[in-house]
Amino acid sequence: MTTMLGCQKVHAGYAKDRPCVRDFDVDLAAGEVLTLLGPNGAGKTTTLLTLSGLLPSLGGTVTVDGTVIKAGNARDAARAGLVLVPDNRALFTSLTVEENLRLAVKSRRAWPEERDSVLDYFPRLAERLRVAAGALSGGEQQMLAIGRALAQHPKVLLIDELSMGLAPVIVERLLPVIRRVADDTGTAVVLVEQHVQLALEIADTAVVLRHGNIVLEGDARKLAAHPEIIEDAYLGTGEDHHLIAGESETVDAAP
Ligand SMILES: Nc1ncnc2c1ncn2[C@@H]1O[C@H](COP(=O)(O)OP(=O)(O)OP(=O)(O)O)[C@@H](O)[C@H]1O
Repeated sequence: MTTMLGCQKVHAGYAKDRPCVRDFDVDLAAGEVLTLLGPNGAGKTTTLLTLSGLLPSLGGTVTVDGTVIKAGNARDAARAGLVLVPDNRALFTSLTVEENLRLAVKSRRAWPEERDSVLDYFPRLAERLRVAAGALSGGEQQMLAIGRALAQHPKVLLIDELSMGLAPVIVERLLPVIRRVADDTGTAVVLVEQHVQLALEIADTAVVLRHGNIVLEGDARKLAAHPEIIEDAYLGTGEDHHLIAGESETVDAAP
């Protein structure tokens, strides 16, 4: 099994001596979708920013397809194939859909093919190519943000709050596309999502962060069938569990 994203003992935060995420250990195989869950302030965004080199690392190692990323170096992370779709989508709002996509494609010759491949995932964008990104609906903007990321051929795609500001019905349409991308391309995906049940339906694995610690990890389908375990993990009530992927029983978490 190829480890596409490896995180070993990653510490993340905004002050050297006060990490707000500790010992983040996660391995993702090619084509694996992991949903990173947790209550507000748990450290999900901080983790994604750190993995993508946009925040200085406070410790630990991140690898993409076996290549160690220079800590806190966004350019190195991007070169290795790690692409972040931030929660604000970071589009060029005065540029058209086509221009936004064009900027993400490195080779001029490859452009038509790359554009068509993005439009295959998001046919709606084909009707909006000449519209300014700022004039798109929230759902269309998210399609464009993800499409732009796909045009960079990520080995690892980090998506922060795909559903931010979107109606659940739009989220229900977008999430299966993420699944399809992972299956088609082998891209490993880390998906931060507030719509827990919807995310668990398309993910392979799930991790719950609380106060910066992993308090639950396991098989997404099994966790989808046990919402009470997820609830406990969010609230810190009852025992923390680690639901081990591939096993049927839950076991108490390591301290
Ligand atoms: N720029 C910042 N400077 C200092 N502390 C920050 C900064 N951004 C976030 N934090 C703190 O880091 C911790 C983790 O925040 P983070 O945004 O990563 O959580 P989250 O799980 O993504 O939350 P949410 O679901 O609300 O987006 C919180 O205590 C937060 O207050």
